[in-house]
Amino acid sequence: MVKIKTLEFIDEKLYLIDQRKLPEKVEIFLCETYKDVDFAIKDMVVRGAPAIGVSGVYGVVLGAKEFKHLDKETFLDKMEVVLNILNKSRPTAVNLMWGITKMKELIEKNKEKSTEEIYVLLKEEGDRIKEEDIDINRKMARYGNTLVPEEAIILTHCNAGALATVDYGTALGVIREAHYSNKNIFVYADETRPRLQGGKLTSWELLQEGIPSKVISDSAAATLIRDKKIDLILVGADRIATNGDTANKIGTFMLSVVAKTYNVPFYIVAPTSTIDFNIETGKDIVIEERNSEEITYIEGIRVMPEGVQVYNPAFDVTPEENITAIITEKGIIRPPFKENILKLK
Ligand SMILES: CSC[C@@H](O)[C@@H](O)C(=O)COP(=O)(O)O
Repeated sequence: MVKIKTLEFIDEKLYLIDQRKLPEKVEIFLCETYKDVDFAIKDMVVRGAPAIGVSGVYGVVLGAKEFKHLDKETFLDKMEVVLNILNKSRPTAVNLMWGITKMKELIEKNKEKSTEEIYVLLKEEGDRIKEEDIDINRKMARYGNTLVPEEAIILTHCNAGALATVDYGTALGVIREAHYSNKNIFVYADETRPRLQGGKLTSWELLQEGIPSKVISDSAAATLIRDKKIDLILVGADRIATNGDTANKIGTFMLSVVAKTYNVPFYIVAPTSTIDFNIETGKDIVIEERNSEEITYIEGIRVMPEGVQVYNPAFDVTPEENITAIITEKGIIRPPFKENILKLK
């Protein structure tokens, strides 16, 4: 079963698998301060919406550890800074803001208590959110598996696996569940340019567990879909608007267009913490733009001419009309999305 520990909080330290080094090396990145966590999220030591959310939460715990010896007023001021910094470490995955808001509310509710007591409460909340994430992934996997035929070829994009969560995964959680319930499945994993989360991370997870799979270049997906070689598509999400528009890794939108053209079911797998109830449509989702080196370099080697101009959005928005259903821990949400998503609030 799943052997990958994406993150662990032990002895007041956050241990992350360094996803920048995979699959060549399995190294641990140690976070002893909230600034380490801010760096780890920004630099994608840890990535994937739910994993970022839980790491951010533990970042707040580390902030409280650092400042709990201060007087209450200074502690609360410092925590405000910690919350703001972590909240901004990456902009698109709303799970981060969801987690930080939970910690902020907890501090607010308990601000009359001692700094030590607040620290303990934050730590307990962090542990609870971490455990809950595993439980949520298992629930989504079970719901999602009801949509997977006994024999199926599945296409996935980016990494929505154990590495993108605390354990098991969202889209890859459904794939695991189907595999372990003895369904005869085969997975195509888009390599996912420019950072290759599919080629490096999804393939690594699938190989470790012996789930039959092949990596394809992103541009091969359309041909497979047209040629009826794909039965369903499962992807994760970084932010879902209340009308169902969904931000996910760049390239997801393109897949959804092809899937719609050829009537292939296109499923989003995401916890309800990925729904942003404050926004109505995908137009309000902030899309992270990352540095040009992610495109112009491959493994430290420049592959494009010096001085080339680059546009590098890390996510795109799939319009709700291209989505067949959204699989959450509370059940499978189908159109009309707006009506059905609001019921989850
Ligand atoms: C469960 S993960 C869903 C998404 O977070 C995932 O598909 C994705 O887009 C991750 O992007 P990343 O930039 O690697 O953090």
